Amino acid sequence: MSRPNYESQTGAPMITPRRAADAPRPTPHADSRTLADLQRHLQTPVAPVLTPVSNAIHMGCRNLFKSYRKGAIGIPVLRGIDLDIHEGESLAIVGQSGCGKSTLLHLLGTLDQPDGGEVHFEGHRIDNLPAASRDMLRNRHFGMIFQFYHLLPELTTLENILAPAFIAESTLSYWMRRSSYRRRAFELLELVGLGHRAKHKPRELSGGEMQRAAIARALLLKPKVLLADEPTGNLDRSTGEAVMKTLAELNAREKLTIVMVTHDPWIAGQADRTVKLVEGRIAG
Ligand SMILES: Nc1ncnc2c1ncn2[C@@H]1O[C@H](COP(=O)(O)OP(=O)(O)OP(=O)(O)O)[C@@H](O)[C@H]1O
Repeated sequence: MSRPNYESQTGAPMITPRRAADAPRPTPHADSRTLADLQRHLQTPVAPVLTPVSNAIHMGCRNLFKSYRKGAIGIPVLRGIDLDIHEGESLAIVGQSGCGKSTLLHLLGTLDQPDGGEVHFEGHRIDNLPAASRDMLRNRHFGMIFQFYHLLPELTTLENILAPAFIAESTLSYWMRRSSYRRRAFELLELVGLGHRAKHKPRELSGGEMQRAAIARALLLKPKVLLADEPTGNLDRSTGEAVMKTLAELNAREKLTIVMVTHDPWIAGQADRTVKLVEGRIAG
C-alpha cells in the first residue's frame, strides 16, 4: 500500500496556517457549503470545470483509468472503474494485494489524478479541479484515515485533532473560533473514547488509540465522506473491532458516508456493501 504523507492527506503543509494564496478567507460555516460556494470563494474559472453530473449519487467515478510508470513502461492498475456511492452508505473495497484498492481510494479522494475517466462528488466532476480547489475540497468535505495514523508526534492528541482547523483557517480566524473548534474536538475525543487522553502525545497511545485519534482528527471539520485505507490493518482483532464499532456509530449518527479499503473479510462484512477489484476492474 502506498503511504501518503500528512501533507498529501490534508492538501496543505503541516500545521502552517494556510489557504490558497490568492483565495479569499473561507466563511465560518465552510463545512456546510456546496462545491459551487467553494468555487466562488476560490474565484477560479471553474464554470466549465464543475459540470453537474447527477445529484442522486453522493460520490462516484466513471471509466477510471490509472497507470504508474516504471521507466519507459506504463503499468496499468485501474482499467475502467465505474462506481456509485450513496449518501450515508458504508462501502468496502476489497481485492488481492496490489490490485489497486489504495489507488482507487486516492483517486476518489483527489489525492491523485486519473489518466482517464472522471470522479464525481455531489453531482460535480472533481478530478479535474485546480489543485487549490481539490485541497480545499479535501480539507472541508473529505476525512481521511490511513493504516499508519500519520499523527504528528510533537503534538498532543487534542492538538492533532485540531490540526485540520489550523490548516483551514488563518491564524486570526482560528483564534477567533478557537473555542468552538475545541468544543468539537472534545466532543470527538469522547465519541472515540479518548476523553482521558487529550494531553497525551502519540507515543503514549496504543495503536487503537492512535487510530481513534486519527478518526477524530478526520471528523473535526464535519466531512461528508470518510475515506479509510486499511483503518484496522495495523491493529489486533479486538482493537480493530473497537475501531469498526466507532466507525459504525459515526456512520449511523452523523450519516457519514464511509469508503474503506480492507484485506479483512470480517471488516468488509461490517460495511453495507462490498466491491471487489480484479485485474483493474470491479468484479461482478
Ligand atoms: N506511486 C506509485 N508508483 C508506482 N507504482 C505504484 C505507486 N503506487 C502504487 N503502485 C503500484 O500500483 C499497484 C497498486 O497499488 P495499490 O497500493 O493501489 O494496491 P492495493 O490493492 O492497495 O495493495 P495492498 O492491498 O497491498 O495495499 C501496485 O502494483 C503498486 O506497486
